[in-house]
Amino acid sequence: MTRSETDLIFSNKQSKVKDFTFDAQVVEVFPDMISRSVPGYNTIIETIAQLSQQYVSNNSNIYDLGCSLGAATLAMRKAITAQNCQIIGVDNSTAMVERCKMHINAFKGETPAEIVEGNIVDYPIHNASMVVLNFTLQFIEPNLREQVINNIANGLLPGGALVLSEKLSTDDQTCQNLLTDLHHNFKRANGYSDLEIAQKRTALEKVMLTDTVDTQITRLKNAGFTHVTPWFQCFNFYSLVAIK
Ligand SMILES: Nc1ncnc2c1ncn2[C@@H]1O[C@H](C[S@+](CC[C@H]([NH3+])C(=O)[O-])CC(=O)[O-])[C@@H](O)[C@H]1O
Ligand SMILES: O=C(O)C(=O)Cc1ccccc1
Repeated sequence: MTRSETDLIFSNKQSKVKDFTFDAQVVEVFPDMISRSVPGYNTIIETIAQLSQQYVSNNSNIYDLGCSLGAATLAMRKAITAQNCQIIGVDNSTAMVERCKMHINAFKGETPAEIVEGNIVDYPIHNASMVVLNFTLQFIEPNLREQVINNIANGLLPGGALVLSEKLSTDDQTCQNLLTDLHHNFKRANGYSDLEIAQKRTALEKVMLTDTVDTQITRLKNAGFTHVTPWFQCFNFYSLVAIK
């Protein structure tokens, strides 16, 4: 991803912290924000590329749902060796889509990539060999998550793969506090102040409702995925792969 501004969005004390949205202000700092906030983000992007090499089949579609600035799309486009494929990146933030298109057009690649402004809750998925939900499902209203996963399972070809990365929670309050503390230490080590950490937490409270690992695995199995396994965990950040 190209250079970006430093994330200072939550650095000044706000009298009332507004709910987090993916607006133009977030777009400006997004690469810096995500790499300083999500442990293992680069490893996850690299592994998505590796999985695309393995799972993408000739004459199929690849979907990057909640593509933001297209980091996963770009990484997959470089890695895919299958022929006659198309990547479709979908995001419902106008500001993200606009900037994402600029990023995608700045790099040439064999596999065509189309970036679309759309809602992943009702986006049609067809003839897919790979689908990526990299930290997107967590922003979908919980009662719509099953529909999103079922829609993906139905649109995937047999043997196709879904990569689902999420911040997750655990019902064990002691473990939950331990993982949250470790994540906050990670953010502090990356230069965020206690005020920034606290205000962002408040901004995310109503818009990012985390599931447990068990909920995710059960939802994937119920949707018809045959093989499901977490392949990455750092603190409360996970990535799972599910094969149809
Ligand atoms: N209903 C929706 N429909 C479409 N997009 C949505 C919806 N709700 C939220 N989004 C979009 O999902 C993205 C989540 S960020 C993904 C990072 C990326 N995957 C990456 O690999 O860099 C994760 C994060 O910032 O933690 C944002 O761009 C939202 O606009
Ligand atoms: O920053 C956090 O605390 C997070 O949980 C991750 C995140 C990263 C980027 C946008 C929204 C949430």
